[in-house]
Amino acid sequence: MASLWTTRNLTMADAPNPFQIPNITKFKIALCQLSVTSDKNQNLDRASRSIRFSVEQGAKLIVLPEMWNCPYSSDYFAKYAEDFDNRDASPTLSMLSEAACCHGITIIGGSLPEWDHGRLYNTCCIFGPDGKLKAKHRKIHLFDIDIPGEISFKESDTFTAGDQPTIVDTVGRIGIGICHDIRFPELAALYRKRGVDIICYPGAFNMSTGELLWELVQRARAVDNQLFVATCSPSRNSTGSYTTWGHSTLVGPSGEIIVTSGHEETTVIAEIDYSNIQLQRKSLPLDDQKREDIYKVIDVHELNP
Ligand SMILES: NC(=O)CCC(=O)C(=O)O
Repeated sequence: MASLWTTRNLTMADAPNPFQIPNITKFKIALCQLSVTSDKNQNLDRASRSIRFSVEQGAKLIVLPEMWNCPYSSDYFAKYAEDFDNRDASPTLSMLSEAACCHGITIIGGSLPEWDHGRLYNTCCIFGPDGKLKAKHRKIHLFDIDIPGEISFKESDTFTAGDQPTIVDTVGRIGIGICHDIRFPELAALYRKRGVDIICYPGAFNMSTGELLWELVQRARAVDNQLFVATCSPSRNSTGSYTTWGHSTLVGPSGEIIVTSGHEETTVIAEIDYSNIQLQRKSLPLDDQKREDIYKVIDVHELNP
């Protein structure tokens, strides 16, 4: 079947398409926590099987992990990268487009290394139920970390940072972030202001920060903004240079964990009910209680000119 993906970067104001599901409130989401190897074809097969399984379980929205077609390592990103504008050179996008179209579902395609005019990006592609590329999100906050004796990683050595938030309208209004993007509450607050129902963060937290922070930041983004947060990680593989934490999770609008996984390969299915967002906001109207008048950060020079 011919792929239906387009190359236009549709981020904020995508027009509704005929496949948009109107006023959907309840549906199933799947988080495909995939095992990632250095064999790209095998990674694609695994993802394809997990998507099919999710569809059989009734999922309408499917989330894949950060860097699922490629090991999470600076040595691999360029080798595994695909040029999204060249259909023949992008087997991963073709597979995602066909899967979305065949099954009539929305796929938040995790993230992949993307080549564009000599630059590499860590990019999430979102396909609608018609198989078209609705948007792509390039990771905005690159992950640079150096904890001596524990972990040292510098995404900015290989990737260029994206510079746009990404919202798509399919099964509700969805905001996208990639892994380290979750640490920045400003991005989630912006999505909240723009009416997002769920923020999906494909991610690959590590063993040093994962235990303490992975769940904490997901619940914080959800509870601060009274919306759903979904994360999807690769499963743990201790043989590579970077060991991922795993634990793909869905959090509800009051900060409650609806479902979570361990670190092994698995497909997590859960039901989302968007009416819980309104319930939560009605019983605790944080937006009305906000005091924007006193939050302005005042530069010390304004106080002491
Ligand atoms: N891939 C990433 O962005 C990892 C982010 C992470 O582990 C963190 O602590 O932040």
